[in-house]
Amino acid sequence: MILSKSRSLIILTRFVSTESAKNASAESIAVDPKDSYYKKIGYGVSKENEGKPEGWDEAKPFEEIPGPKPIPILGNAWRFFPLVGDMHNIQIIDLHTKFREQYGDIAYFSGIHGKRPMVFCYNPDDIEKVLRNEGPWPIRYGMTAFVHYRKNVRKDVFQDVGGVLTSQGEEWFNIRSIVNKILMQPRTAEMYVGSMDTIARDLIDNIRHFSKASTDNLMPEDFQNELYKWALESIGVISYNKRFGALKRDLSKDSDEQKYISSVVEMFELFFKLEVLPSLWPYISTKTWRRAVELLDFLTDVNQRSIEECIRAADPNPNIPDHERSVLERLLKKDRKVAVAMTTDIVIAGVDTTGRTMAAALYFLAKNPDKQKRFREELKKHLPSKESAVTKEMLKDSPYLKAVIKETTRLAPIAPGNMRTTIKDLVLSGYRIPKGTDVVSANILLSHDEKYYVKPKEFIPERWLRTTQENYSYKNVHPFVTLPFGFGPRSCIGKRLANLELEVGLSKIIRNFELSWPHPDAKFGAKLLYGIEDPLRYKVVEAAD
Ligand code: HEM
Repeated sequence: MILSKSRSLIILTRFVSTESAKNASAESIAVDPKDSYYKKIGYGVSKENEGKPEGWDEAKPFEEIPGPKPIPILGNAWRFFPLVGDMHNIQIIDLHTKFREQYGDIAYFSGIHGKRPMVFCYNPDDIEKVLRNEGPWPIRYGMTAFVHYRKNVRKDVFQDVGGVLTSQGEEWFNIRSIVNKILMQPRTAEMYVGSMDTIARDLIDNIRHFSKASTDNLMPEDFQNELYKWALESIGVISYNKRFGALKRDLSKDSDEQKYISSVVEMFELFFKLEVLPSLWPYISTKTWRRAVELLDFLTDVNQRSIEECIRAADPNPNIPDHERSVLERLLKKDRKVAVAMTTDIVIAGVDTTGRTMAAALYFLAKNPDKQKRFREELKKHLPSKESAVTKEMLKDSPYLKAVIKETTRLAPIAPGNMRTTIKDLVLSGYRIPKGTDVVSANILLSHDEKYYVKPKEFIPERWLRTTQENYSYKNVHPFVTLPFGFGPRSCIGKRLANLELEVGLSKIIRNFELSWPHPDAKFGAKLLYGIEDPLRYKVVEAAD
C-alpha cells in the first residue's frame, strides 16, 4: 500500500519538479525515503507471522486505527487551509489534544502530500514498547529539509556526511560512536564548569544592568534573546574553545553573533513549516525553502569560519591531554568530516533548546517564591557569597537544583514528543503496527495529565527528590511518561552539556537575584520547539547576601 502510493508520488514529483540546482534537487528527498528507504529497512518483506509479536493474531488491523479520513486529491492537507480547515494555524499540542480526545490512545494521520503517514501514540506502555524495540540504530526520521540541504545543496562542505541529527542507520551509529566518547562522558561536562561560571557572570552583569535601568526592575521585552546569547556563548566555548562575545552589551543587530541567534530561531520556525505543515518544497522551490537555504548558508559559513579559526589556534603540543581540548579539536583527531558536521549540529542544537529551557525555569521560579526560596537556601550552603564560583563538587551535592531542572523539563520540554520508525512489527493499543511505521509520541500531554502526576500543572520540584516518599514522588509515575531528552542510544547527545549550562546559570542567577512575575500567566506554545511565547519581563531585584 505504502509502496504503491510512493510510486505515484514519484510520478507526481517528476511531473511537478521544474526548478533546478539548490531547489529542485529536493526531488530526490521526496522520492528516496518513500521507496528505497522502506526497502532498506525491510518493510513488507517479512514472511507471514514470522517473528510476529505477542497478540499479533488477535490484534486489530493497522487500517482500522482511528484518525481523520483523507479526502480524494487533497488528502488531509485541506484541514490546514485557512477558512475551511479545522486545523488551520493549529499548535502541535492542540493538535495532539484534539486527536487524543477524538480517537483515544492511538491515532493514524495520513494524506499530507510529501509527508509520510504517522501513528500518534498517547499511552506510556505503547511508548515504552516502541522505544524498547528500537534496536541499536534507532531511526528518528525527519528534518528532511536539513538532510537535503547537507546532502545536495552544500555537498561541498558536508561531503555526504551528516551529523547525528540527520543521519540514520549505520552512518548514524558510526558518527554517534565517535561523538559519544567525547560529549557523553561526565568528565567532559565537568571540565567546562569553570568556563560556564565565567559566562554566567557576564549574564549576571547584564541582568543587573537591565534591572537598574528599569524603574520597575523589569527585564527588557527581548530578554529571551539575552538567554539565547548566553546559550550561544556557552556552546561556543564547548565546541570551539571560542568566546563569541555574544553577551557584550553593545552587540549590534548586524553582528554575526546576533544574526546567528536570529537565524537559528527562525530556522526552527521554518522547519515547522517545511517538516510538519503541508508544504510543496519537495516539488518546487517555495519561498520558505529559499529562506531556509539562506539561513542555513549563513550558519554554515559562520561555523566554517569558527572551525578554521579553532584549527589555527589549536595548540600543536601533543602532550596536551584530550580533556583539555575543545570538542572540535578532539573530533578533528578522529575524523575531519564528522567534526565539521557535528560541531555545526551542536551549535545549532544548543541555542534555542537551552535558551528556552532557562527561560521556563526562571519563569516557574518567579511564579513560585517558596520554591525559589528553598532553592536559594540550598545554594547558600555552597556559595557563601554572590561572587562564589560554582564548582563540580557543589553540583554533585545540589539535589534541589537538579529537581528544579527536571520539573522544568517536565512542564516545558522543548520537544513536545518524540518519534521513531519501528524496525519490527509491534502491537500498540491492540492494533497491528507493521515495521517501518513512523510512531510519534506526545509525552508533553502525558506529563501534564493528572492520570500520571498529582497536581500536574503545578511546579513541584520535590517530585524529583529521592527523599519524597508520598504520592508526589516520581517513583510512582510510569518512566515513559516524561522523557525530555528522549530515550536510549539516540537520546539527546547534548543532555550533559545542557544540564551543566542550566545548573551553573540557574545557580548564579538565583544566588544573586530574587525573581517575580508581576503579570498574568505567561502563554506557552510550540511550533517546532515548546516554550514561553510572551516577552520575558521578569522582575529582578538583588537577593539578600
Ligand atoms: C534543555 C536542553 C535540551 C533538550 C530538552 C534536548 C532534547 C532533545 C531531544 C528530546 C532529542 C531527541 C532524542 C531522541 O530521539 O530520543 C534531542 C536530540 C539531540 N540533541 Fe538535544 N536537547 C537539549 C539541548 C541540546 C544541546 C545543548 C545540544 C548540543 C550539544 C543538543 C544536541 C542534540 C543532538 C545532536 C541530538 C540528536 C541526537 C541523535 O539523533 O543521535 N541538544 N535533544
